[in-house]
Amino acid sequence: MAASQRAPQGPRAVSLLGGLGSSRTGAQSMPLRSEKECQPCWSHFPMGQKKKGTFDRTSSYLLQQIIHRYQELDADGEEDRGEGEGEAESEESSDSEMQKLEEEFDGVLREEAVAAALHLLGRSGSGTEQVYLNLTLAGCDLIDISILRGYVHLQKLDLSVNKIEDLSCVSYMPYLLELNASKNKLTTFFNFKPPKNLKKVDFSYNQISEMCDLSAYHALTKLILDSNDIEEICGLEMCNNLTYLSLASNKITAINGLNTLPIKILCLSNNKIEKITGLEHLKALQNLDLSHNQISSLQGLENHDLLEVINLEDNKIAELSEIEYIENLPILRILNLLQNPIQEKSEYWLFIIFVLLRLTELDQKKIKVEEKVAAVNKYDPPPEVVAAQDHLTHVVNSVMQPQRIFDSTLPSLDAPYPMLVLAGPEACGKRELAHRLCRQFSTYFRYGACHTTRQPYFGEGDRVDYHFISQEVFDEMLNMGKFILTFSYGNHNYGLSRDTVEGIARDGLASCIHMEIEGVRSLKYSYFEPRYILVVPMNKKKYEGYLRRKGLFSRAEIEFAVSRVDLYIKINQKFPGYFDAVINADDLDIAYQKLNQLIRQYLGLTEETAKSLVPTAGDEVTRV
Ligand SMILES: Nc1ncnc2c1ncn2[C@@H]1O[C@H](COP(=O)(O)OP(=O)(O)OP(=O)(O)O)[C@@H](O)[C@H]1O
Repeated sequence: MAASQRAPQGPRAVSLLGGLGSSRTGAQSMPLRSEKECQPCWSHFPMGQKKKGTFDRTSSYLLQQIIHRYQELDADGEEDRGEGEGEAESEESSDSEMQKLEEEFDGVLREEAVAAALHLLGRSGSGTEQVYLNLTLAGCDLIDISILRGYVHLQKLDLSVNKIEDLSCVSYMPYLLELNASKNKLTTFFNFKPPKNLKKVDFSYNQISEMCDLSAYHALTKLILDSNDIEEICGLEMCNNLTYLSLASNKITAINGLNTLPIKILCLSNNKIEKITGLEHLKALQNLDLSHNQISSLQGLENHDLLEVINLEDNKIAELSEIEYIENLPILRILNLLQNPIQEKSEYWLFIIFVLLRLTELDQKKIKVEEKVAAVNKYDPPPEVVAAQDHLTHVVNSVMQPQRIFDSTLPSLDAPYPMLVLAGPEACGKRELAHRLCRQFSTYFRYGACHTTRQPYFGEGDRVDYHFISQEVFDEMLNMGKFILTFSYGNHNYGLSRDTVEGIARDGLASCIHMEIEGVRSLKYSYFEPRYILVVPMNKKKYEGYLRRKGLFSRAEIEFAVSRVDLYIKINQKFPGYFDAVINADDLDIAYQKLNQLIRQYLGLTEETAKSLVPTAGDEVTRV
């Protein structure tokens, strides 16, 4: 080991400090100073008169040389100069000294400079000595650093911004943990014997064109190779501790060679990558920068459960459907798609926010809560939003029509337009219950057939189950303010028309209608005051089986219908009284008994009277 890396022993070091500049004796015998003492001796330098430009562009190494030289000059000149005359002269002489040194400097690192740049005292690797652990020689115009072979105890070495081509001296630093050799003239890759615990290496801004086998560098955790000429990622297979890899601004065309490395941060910006491949096994990936490439698809990003940040700025992603590949990333928070054609899509902003609801930042802008609410209301509005919008539409449309007075025959003033609404998920049996009820209590109820744009199923009758109409007719009715409420389900429109309810009321009857929760919500905004009965299958498996056996619905439709069972149950639990009664629809006969009983209660009828209401063939409908 070079003597100069050893820590100074007590007062000796301090006493030798004054002689630093003049000591040109052998580097090995160069005494070391404490960390504080390693700072250049500014007190000897005429700081008030320094020329800013001159000093800022001067490398620290040269500066140190000048300081030392100045100290020499200062010492020599003190005797000769009188007071007051020295300052102008000293400025001139220091400038010319500096210029001279700049011209003279041969790029060879010498021991005095090393001594001045060593810092951080600590225990040597073997633990037996007190040594300097860190050496910073950034921006010193160095070419030849072979002298560093003697500094075996170094743990942190900063050689950035020099002109170094050869790093073989690192072979003699078995304890080195961090090496910064960025902004040099390296063309070779790791041309030294691997220090056992080398963890962080920065070789950015060099002229390296090839990566080679790094299997001896097991301890490597961070490798920065930005701004080189690398075309292929390779040689990292055995770097089992590598968590940070940056290869920005190279010539990489494909991502490979990363296998199952534990990389958390990967930067490959400014390359020539067209496809996201080779990331499948990077299960620890958290932050991915692929900006400024030529990527047109997000395929390859799925299944990265820890991915939090994706930067894809300035690529070629064009389609909104690409977002599907990242929609299931559970903790994705930050996404940058600036300068991609996808940004030009009219729905871009809200759509991305909706699909990736967990995002907190998109295109370098924080996402506001209001934007998330707007996105959900647009793409998956909750029933209350659907209902509110629906109600507003119909009120506006109806107000815009010539007003007329409804001449319905009302059963009583307290119950205008008496209505019974059976609510529940699709094909839960509510329609059948409604028909049965209207048949038995035909003197009280009539089935209120809604309008729909869907085609009739086998056995369904026009006006019996629905008024089957075209989309054009539906739209016209809507614009004419004919509907009390409308609802869109499975790409079809449904609507309850004012004339339907009015017509039934005019005959002195109550309408019995079935609908989904959105319809209920919309109706609740209106002046109608129906009784609402929730008809819901409690046994989801049985319900699902029933839907499947019906053979009318796709898998997705069945899943959707079944998923709404929970929605109904939740609303019923959360808002007691929202429905006037709840009927289990698992068994339709039992469900009907319950309904029958409820209706009798509502109408104040005994069981006997209710039975006698069941029409026999040829019976006329009894009016109330
Ligand atoms: N005007 C409306 N407002 C809200 N929902 C409606 C309206 N008309 C029909 N629906 C509901 O839309 C859903 C789809 O209707 P569809 O005719 O396909 O089902 P269905 O077989 O009649 O269902 P069910 O037998 O349970 O009544 C059903 O749950 C139905 O009750």
